[in-house]
Amino acid sequence: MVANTSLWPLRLQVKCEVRARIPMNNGGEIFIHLYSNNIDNKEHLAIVFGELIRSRSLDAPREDDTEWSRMVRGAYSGRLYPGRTVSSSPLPHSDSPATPSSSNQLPLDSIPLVRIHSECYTGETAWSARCDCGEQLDEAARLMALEGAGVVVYLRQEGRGIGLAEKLKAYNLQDLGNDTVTANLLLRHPADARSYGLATAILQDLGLSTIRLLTNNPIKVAAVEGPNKEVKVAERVPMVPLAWKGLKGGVTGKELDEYLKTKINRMGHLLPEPNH
Ligand SMILES: Nc1nc2c(ncn2[C@@H]2O[C@H](COP(=O)(O)OP(=O)(O)OP(=O)(O)O)[C@@H](O)[C@H]2O)c(=O)[nH]1
Repeated sequence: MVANTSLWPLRLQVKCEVRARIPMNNGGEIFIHLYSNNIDNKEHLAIVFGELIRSRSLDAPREDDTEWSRMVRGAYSGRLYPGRTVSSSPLPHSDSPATPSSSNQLPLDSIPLVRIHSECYTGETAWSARCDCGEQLDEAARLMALEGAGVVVYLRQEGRGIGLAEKLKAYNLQDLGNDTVTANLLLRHPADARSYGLATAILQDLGLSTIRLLTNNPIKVAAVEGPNKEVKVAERVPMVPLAWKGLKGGVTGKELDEYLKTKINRMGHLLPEPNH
């Protein structure tokens, strides 16, 4: 079974292929969901905090399902432990902590935090100080861990959708004196080539019809809601760079300040500039 959303003119289908529990250093846990879809061949992800947000397409019975295949793809309730044989209603086991069953849901009055994050190899893996992507991913995760619930939808839209190779060319054009928008345009790309229909479909698959969205980007808010308000953004939560809040541990530098100022001045981002 797949989650269908009719985001005209596209008919998006997403299916959660596999899910796994990932313990973290701080004692918390996240669940990585890997999605397939009928729009591109990329592996988009949902990083889910807490056990109460579940994928409908993952849990739905599939042709040729067995107890074993359900456990291997992550469609089980409770915890896996050596020797477990059934995917649902785990029998009490001395080594397995008591956990909620798959029938549990988020309380109605809790609106989960969501971050729609676009892939950024340079910021997340190579610790680039040209952007705040790595910091934003960390900060979103920190806030969701504090609340015990939330989702980072991790879209494989590197370089605002132009891909890593083109983004690296854009960086060279930036060093030649162009801002991040002009650099894209000089390469004959749009300033922002991303779309968010898959994010909307993933949120629907996770049963999230109302969210609080971590972003400064007004286009992202409107786009993720979908043409028929398939998802409602009840609140936009700003992502202010740590350095702009006078806090330590964030990205700093001339390149970052120019990148953020261009987002404010040319892309309409809702981010108050620092007073310094
Ligand atoms: N083309 C291009 N892409 C960049 C540049 N710097 C970062 N990116 C990409 O921009 C994307 C980051 O976007 P997001 O973190 O979703 O940020 P946003 O849409 O600008 O808005 P926020 O939600 O407020 O963070 C990632 O795909 C990065 O790879 C750049 O200079 N040029």
